[in-house]
Amino acid sequence: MSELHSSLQLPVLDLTQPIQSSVLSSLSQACKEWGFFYVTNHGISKEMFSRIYSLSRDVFSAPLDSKLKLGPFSYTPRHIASPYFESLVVSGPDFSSSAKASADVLFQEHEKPELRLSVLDIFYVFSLSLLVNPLTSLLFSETLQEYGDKMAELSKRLVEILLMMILGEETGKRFYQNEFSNCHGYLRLVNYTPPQDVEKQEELVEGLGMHTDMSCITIVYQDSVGGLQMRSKEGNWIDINPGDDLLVVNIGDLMQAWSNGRLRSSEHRVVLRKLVNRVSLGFFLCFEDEKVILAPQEIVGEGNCRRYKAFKCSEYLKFRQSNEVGKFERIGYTVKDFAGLTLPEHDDP
Ligand SMILES: O=C(O)CCC(=O)C(=O)O
Ligand SMILES: [Fe+2]
Repeated sequence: MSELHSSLQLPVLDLTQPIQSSVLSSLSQACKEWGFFYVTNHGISKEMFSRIYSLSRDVFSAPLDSKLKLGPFSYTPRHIASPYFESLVVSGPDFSSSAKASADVLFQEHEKPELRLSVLDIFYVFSLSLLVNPLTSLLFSETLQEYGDKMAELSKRLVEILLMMILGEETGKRFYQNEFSNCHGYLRLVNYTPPQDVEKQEELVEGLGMHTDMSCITIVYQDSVGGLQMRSKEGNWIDINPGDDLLVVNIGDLMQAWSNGRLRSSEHRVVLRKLVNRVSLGFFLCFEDEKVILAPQEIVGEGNCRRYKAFKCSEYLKFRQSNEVGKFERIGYTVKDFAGLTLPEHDDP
């Protein structure tokens, strides 16, 4: 595997512009080749991102004890995915109650009055905690609901565009209705803390190792620090740079299988090059658990080979999760290993 680093001009899908055929063709090329593109004018304000940024600081600065109380499905502590990665999952479609359940634990626990305080201090801290904590909790749950709703809407629009791109408008819409309308999404807020020792800082530090996403599509907001990289078919690491008002969209394993490999779910990772914390917020759009994923004949096309056998979505998630190493998604545990069919040699993409 080559470690060559380079940058790449990925297409930027502007949602305020009409989707012309030239746009669709560069999008189609990018999805086939890279599995990544950008979206702009997506309707999410800068103010919303800075609110999330500051709330995420509050969330992750809660004491470890409180964070661990959330349980492994919500909170992933450092040293699981990597020594520098911790994350909080907020599940949809009721993002606000999922966020509130976590925030109530995180924000209440660490501002309790200490025993050595005077009665007046206790009264002051207590009234402050009644006032401040529920407010932080409320702001967190409302912000994440608003963001989650926007992401759900945006992901729906993007899937419609992708289906239109590979199937044409009418067939694309029909498949969206029949196959994607029960999709659901969840959010993952990630805090990367770079290593403090100088020796480590001189090496290439992976904040999150190489993996593919188990989603249909993923929409990522990354702050200005950068460090997200995707792996090309040739094995080169390519920077996916942050940009003003840009969200990153990448194709996940479920969509790769459903599209018979026409949309690529590529390996990616996060490297930490700077001595500052990095925050990202991913939205993962997934099929419902019971969904049987099988590329429609319209996508496979006459005379072409089917690349994946039919599989139940939950079975694939179980396959990935039951594998300790594969959990945080090291390579060798992707949908190709799970459901890929052996193809004639010349037919491999
Ligand atoms: O932090 C990022 O920019 C991307 C994280 C990611 O790839 C993931 O959570 O699946
Ligand atoms: Fe990812």
